[in-house]
Amino acid sequence: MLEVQHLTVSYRGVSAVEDVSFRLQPGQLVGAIGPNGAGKSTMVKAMLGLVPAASGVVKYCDRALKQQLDAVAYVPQRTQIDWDYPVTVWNVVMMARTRQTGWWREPNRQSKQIVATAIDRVGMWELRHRQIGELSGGQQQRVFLARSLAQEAELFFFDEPFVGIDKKTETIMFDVFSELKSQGKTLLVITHDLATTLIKCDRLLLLNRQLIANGSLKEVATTANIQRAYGDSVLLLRH
Ligand SMILES: Nc1ncnc2c1ncn2[C@@H]1O[C@H](COP(=O)(O)OP(=O)(O)OP(=O)(O)O)[C@@H](O)[C@H]1O
Repeated sequence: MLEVQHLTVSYRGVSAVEDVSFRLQPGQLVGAIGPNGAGKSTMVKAMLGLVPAASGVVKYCDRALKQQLDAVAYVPQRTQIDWDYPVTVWNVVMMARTRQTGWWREPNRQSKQIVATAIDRVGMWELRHRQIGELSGGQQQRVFLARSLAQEAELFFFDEPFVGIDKKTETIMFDVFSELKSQGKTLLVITHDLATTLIKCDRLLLLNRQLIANGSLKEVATTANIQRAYGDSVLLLRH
């Protein structure tokens, strides 16, 4: 189980994440939702130690998550990736095996097999020698999905994976999420694509700096919670 306790993160004295606590159970897909700037990305980065937390504890199986980052596959927002970097699909996915192989050694047969399976699973086998900059948004997202699979992690964090993707990618992505769930993996997906994601998530975290609600869709999507997170403007849309 992953446990976040009282996580607070500030940028130059202004808090982006305030006293957030929750638990993630294995075998569940959890959606982190909330308006732009709500602190969703910051929360995940702080959980991984990529930005410093002002306070709080993040534990996986009762040990600090930062001490066991090999257990986490993290796919950042597409805008944070340098798509001009000259690297092929195959090599991006192979990066997931660095821990097993080392930077300098030729990957072993097992790693090659795992990478091939992951690339094939996301429907990118034919394009495995392509440069990542030459792919569509959906294909790029699938490459990073494959990389997360090749890492053979226990926890999967995806930041806005549905932005700029096609229907085929969306289907593959949710199929893969289901498989990972049935293998007992823990999945946290940041999204503002409410329509598709809401129904497919087992639980939701509704954030706006603070954690406003945590539970099933029915528990989270109350008028009071939505108003607290998004303000009055979103209620107008409902009418
Ligand atoms: N590196 C940074 N330095 C200073 N402020 C930052 C930094 N990163 C994020 N912020 C600010 O922290 C707040 C939370 O941003 P964050 O990106 O975590 O929110 P988000 O919910 O992921 O939003 P979005 O969906 O727009 O990415 C915002 O006000 C943002 O401007």
